[in-house]
Amino acid sequence: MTIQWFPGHMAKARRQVTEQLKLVDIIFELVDARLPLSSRNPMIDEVINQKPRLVILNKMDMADEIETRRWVQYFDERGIKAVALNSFEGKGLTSVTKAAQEILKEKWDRMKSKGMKPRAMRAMIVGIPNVGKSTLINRLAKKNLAKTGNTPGVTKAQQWIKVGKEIELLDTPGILWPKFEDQQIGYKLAVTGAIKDSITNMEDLAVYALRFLEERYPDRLQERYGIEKVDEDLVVTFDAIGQKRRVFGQGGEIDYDQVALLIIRDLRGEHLGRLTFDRVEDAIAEEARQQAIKEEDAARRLQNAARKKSE
Ligand SMILES: Nc1nc2c(ncn2[C@@H]2O[C@H](COP(=O)(O)OP(=O)(O)OP(=O)(O)O)[C@@H](O)[C@H]2O)c(=O)[nH]1
Repeated sequence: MTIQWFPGHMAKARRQVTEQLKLVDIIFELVDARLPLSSRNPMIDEVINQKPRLVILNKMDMADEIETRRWVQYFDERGIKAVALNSFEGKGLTSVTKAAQEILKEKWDRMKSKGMKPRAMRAMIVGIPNVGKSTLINRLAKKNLAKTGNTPGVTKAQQWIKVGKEIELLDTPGILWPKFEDQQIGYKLAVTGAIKDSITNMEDLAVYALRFLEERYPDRLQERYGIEKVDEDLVVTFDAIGQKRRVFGQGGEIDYDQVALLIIRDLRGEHLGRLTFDRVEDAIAEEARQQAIKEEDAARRLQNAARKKSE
């Protein structure tokens, strides 16, 4: 399912997630391990509003392993626990339960010390479309869908899935919108299939993919397409790839639309290997930029206040 996000849809999605949040102790924030920042909802911190959370980097089988380890560390250093997962094959599921227990340990210990009976932790999955929410729910569910009927507070009957003895998971995930802020993020989301192909120009996307590969994984370009670099004249590059992969139209000439499609399919189908599009370095640089803006702003306000006082 791909949703066209208009302001009304965003507001509704946010309202729904906010309602569901009241029912749970912890959020499982699902992101794509290939784009751990670009696949996060831009307002996630405000939406979950201090609720304990575990970031799950899903589709780790498609992401660069070294980069995934660095991303887990990145979140960790910011006080956010993160684990990597392959929901498709069910790899890493126990790390989810373990991490959730660790996150809620203090709260549970406090409850125990007050003589309260231990109960299962209640969790829900939140994420942008196509990040693997249903796949993970199905994996965790196995045969454990618990028909518990109505839960006070919501009109729709919520079902809880038992995950071991410790966790009950809401069977419906919270769907939030992706970031649309800049073109680069748009390309990253499109190239991994998180936004509709019909709203993207495939040739542009293929060129983005080639330039990305040239910068970050040049060996893959060489291996798959026999090219060292992307030529300034893109026709030269498309011709070379078309020749190498034998993408000919009816008249025997290279079919550029098909070359573009081939590149995107290769990338999504992992014929270009495991790739990570978001870089930890870029996230750190962005944080520094935001911090500098804040500081400049604060300094300006201080100057203004001082000027007003002296007037
Ligand atoms: N390779 C790989 N594919 C995955 C993984 N998890 C999910 N997928 C695939 O990603 C696609 C989207 O998965 P869904 O579970 O439908 O995603 P969703 O977040 O529920 O999507 P929406 O219903 O659009 O919100 C499917 O083709 C899944 O098979 C994973 O860990 N690895």
